[in-house]
Amino acid sequence: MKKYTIGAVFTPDLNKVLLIKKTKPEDQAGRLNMPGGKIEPGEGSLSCVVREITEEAGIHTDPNKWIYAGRIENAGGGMFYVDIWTIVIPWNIAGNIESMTEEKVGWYNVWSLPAYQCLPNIHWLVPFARNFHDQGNFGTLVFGEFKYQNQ
Ligand SMILES: Nc1nc2c([nH]c(=O)n2[C@@H]2O[C@H](COP(=O)(O)OP(=O)(O)OP(=O)(O)O)[C@@H](O)[C@H]2O)c(=O)[nH]1
Repeated sequence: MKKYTIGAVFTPDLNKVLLIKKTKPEDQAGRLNMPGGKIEPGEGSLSCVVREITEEAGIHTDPNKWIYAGRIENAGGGMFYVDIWTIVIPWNIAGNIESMTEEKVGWYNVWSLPAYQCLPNIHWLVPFARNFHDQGNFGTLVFGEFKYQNQ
């Protein structure tokens, strides 16, 4: 079973989300995804997302501020899952993002995500994750469990 995390990182106004231009795996190359990566043996899911954001965007996030939003998994079971985490970071930290690998990170307007450049499920993962922080408008927290059908 392969285990991954992705992190939906927002600015305090909830208007911008941190995305990364992937160079790998092949089916993601050239497209925008959230930062994240593989959970290492013995590592917790939260520790993984905190580490990946540091490794990919050069910023330290407070582990206590992350919210677990849900999981994407293969419907057949056993192949992989992706834990979805989300956080709002202060402006002074948001201003310090830096691409740490060949995969460039940047802030993207949540209201005009570039349609063809994003991985398809980014288009619903971003508003889904954003909703966790937008309690003024939507009130309730929702938790997700999403399954891919086997081909
Ligand atoms: N948005 C989205 N991201 C996904 C899906 N499946 C999946 O593996 N990912 C993410 O895609 C990324 C795969 O990138 P990667 O191949 O560079 O990850 P890795 O673990 O090998 O790299 P690492 O060296 O950073 O740990 C991971 O961040 C993983 O969380 C999905 O269905 N939707």
